[in-house]
Amino acid sequence: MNDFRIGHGYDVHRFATDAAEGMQKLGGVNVPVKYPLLAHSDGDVVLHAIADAILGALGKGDIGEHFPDSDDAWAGADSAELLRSVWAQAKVAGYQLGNLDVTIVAETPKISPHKAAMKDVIAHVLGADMNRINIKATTTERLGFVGRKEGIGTHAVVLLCRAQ
Ligand SMILES: Nc1ccn([C@@H]2O[C@H](COP(=O)(O)O)[C@@H](O)[C@H]2O)c(=O)n1
Ligand SMILES: C[C@@]1(CO)OP(=O)(O)OP(=O)(O)OC[C@H]1O
Repeated sequence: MNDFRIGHGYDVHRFATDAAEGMQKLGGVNVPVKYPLLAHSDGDVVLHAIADAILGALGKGDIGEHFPDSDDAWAGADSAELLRSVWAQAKVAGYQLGNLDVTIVAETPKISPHKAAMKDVIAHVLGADMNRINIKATTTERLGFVGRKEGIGTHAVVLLCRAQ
């Protein structure tokens, strides 16, 4: 008999429109952007949503509880390290990744050229096969805050399983 746990994560970060063009970590990958994302950490909205989905599946709250943005320890933090720390909790509890499905909601930047690299990083952090991870991207057809290029959102759904 297997024990299955499902979790959903959602995160949004706004573009720092007063900052210079440069690189933004998304899904653990450096992606060229017109504006970086405003955040306490490196602002990797994709990895934050994944971490929240895993915490949801484990019934362990959200990343803000584990890595408060009032704590200088997480200022400029590498979100891959935050995800690694969250995943360690899943491993200790005996869970493996069933599958992970991610939807990045962004008018810009174009995500498709970076999907394979993102999957590679995420699979590595989660110690999982790449075929258990899917990354999608969509615009909002110029509607809403994403459509106005004010920020990026990401949804993540995860299934964890362990033998009982
Ligand atoms: N930031 C994005 C947004 C979308 N894509 C890719 O384009 C396809 C079409 O997007 P729609 O919003 O018109 O559905 C989408 O399926 C993605 O493959 C992207 O790479 N980056
Ligand atoms: C990642 C953390 C780290 O302090 O801060 P931010 O990078 O601001 O990201 P957010 O998703 O707003 O909050 C979660 C925090 O844990």
